[in-house]
Amino acid sequence: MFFDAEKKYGFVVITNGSRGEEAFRTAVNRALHEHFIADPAAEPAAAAAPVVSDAATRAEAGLVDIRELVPDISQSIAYAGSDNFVGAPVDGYEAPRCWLKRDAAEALARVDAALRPRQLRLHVFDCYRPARAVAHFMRWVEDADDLATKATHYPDLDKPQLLEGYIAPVSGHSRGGTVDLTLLRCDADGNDCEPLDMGTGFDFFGTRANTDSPDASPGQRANRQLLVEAMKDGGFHNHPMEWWHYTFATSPDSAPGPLYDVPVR
Ligand SMILES: C[C@@H](N)C(=O)N[C@H](C)C(=O)O
Ligand SMILES: [Zn+2]
Repeated sequence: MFFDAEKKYGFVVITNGSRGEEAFRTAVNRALHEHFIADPAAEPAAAAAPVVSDAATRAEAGLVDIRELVPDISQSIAYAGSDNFVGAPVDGYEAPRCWLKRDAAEALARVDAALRPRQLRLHVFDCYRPARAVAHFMRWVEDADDLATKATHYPDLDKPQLLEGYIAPVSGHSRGGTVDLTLLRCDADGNDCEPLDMGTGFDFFGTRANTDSPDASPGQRANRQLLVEAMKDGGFHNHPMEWWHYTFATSPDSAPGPLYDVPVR
């Protein structure tokens, strides 16, 4: 459901909750959101209706577990547990794993390898996100009574505002080429790693999370830029509203692939 209070219109898409109808609902919400609410200039390539693949397994979707490439990558997959903005395990996350399309996974492995000699490492929060997880996010946004995580995750915004760039009704994560992550600094042996201070926690939705936020301290901005540069060298570009969100792109005009709805297990 979306409602634009200023322009005084809204719309609701009701489904029976089945996978097919939820995917349709996600696509309709995306199209309506982009047409009526989002700034079309912000995401010009997103006008076409997204396609949900009928792949039923990780292999069919061409997704690989990052731990096949980097067995000791640091990760805490937030949506597989309850410590996230929904406050509960999210649909489609049956195990805390990071799956990505092979090209993105290989690029991420190269970024992590390039950081290690500098006593830095990546720490991953989310990778491929099943379409049903995004549908869960949308139901959570629409539930105006559930404010359990507001103080921690969106103290300065109302839930509908989260759809204005902080939570996507159709997410690049569902295409398998997007990752949420931060940086760790480790000792000379690669142990005792600590997260760098980025100024907010993961999934803090508000302007302080914007990568170039003037409210971040010089040290926090420098840490964010360290991540931007490391990821850029690997072919990933940052979403300017969230310092942790990166999408892999081989070329700026490459066609986006389909969405996937294979559960992470
Ligand atoms: C929800 C947050 N972690 C995120 O990934 N936001 C972007 C905009 C998305 O949902 O794709
Ligand atoms: Zn993200």
